Amino acid sequence: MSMKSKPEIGIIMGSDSDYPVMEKAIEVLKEFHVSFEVKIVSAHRTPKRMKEYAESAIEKGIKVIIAGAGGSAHLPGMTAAFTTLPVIGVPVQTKTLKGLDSLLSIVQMPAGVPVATVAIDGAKNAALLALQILAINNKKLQKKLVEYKLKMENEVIEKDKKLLQ
Ligand SMILES: Nc1c(C(=O)O)ncn1[C@@H]1O[C@H](COP(=O)(O)O)[C@@H](O)[C@H]1O
Repeated sequence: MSMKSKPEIGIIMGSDSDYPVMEKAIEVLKEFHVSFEVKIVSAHRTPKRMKEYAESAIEKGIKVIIAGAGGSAHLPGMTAAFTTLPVIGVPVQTKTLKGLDSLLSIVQMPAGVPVATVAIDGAKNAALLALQILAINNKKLQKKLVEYKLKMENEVIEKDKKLLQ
């Protein structure tokens, strides 16, 4: 399984409560047979572990980090502060503020430390974006992404046909 080989994508999340959202990224990476690792890391609760993770990710062979967090979501930004790897932030929906808090925390990074922010609960797109970054130097993956888009297009055309029936 993809998780066993040397990970190319690192998925981190602030809490196990983020897992149902972040699972959508895992599903996509499995579908594409790209190796990844999953860890719970928190800028607030495990700051040393977060720094270690971010600083050692490149040496481990990780090429893109997907970081999901909710509420005061500092994890993606703080991870980006400690690495030059691209970091994709997933704002996780919250009960109190519906994830607007997470979104604004992740998206409003100061100039100099970018985080590519996807939609609230947009873990699926985070995985696809990570794959597109990897595909820059990977023709096989590029081909798979083209096939993915074609499949999506055909599904929409099928839905359109059904609607007209
Ligand atoms: N936003 C962060 C960070 C961080 O950014 O470092 N660490 C945990 N959390 C978030 O707190 C929420 C509630 O966590 P619990 O369910 O564990 O109380 C989660 O969405 C998590 O991502």
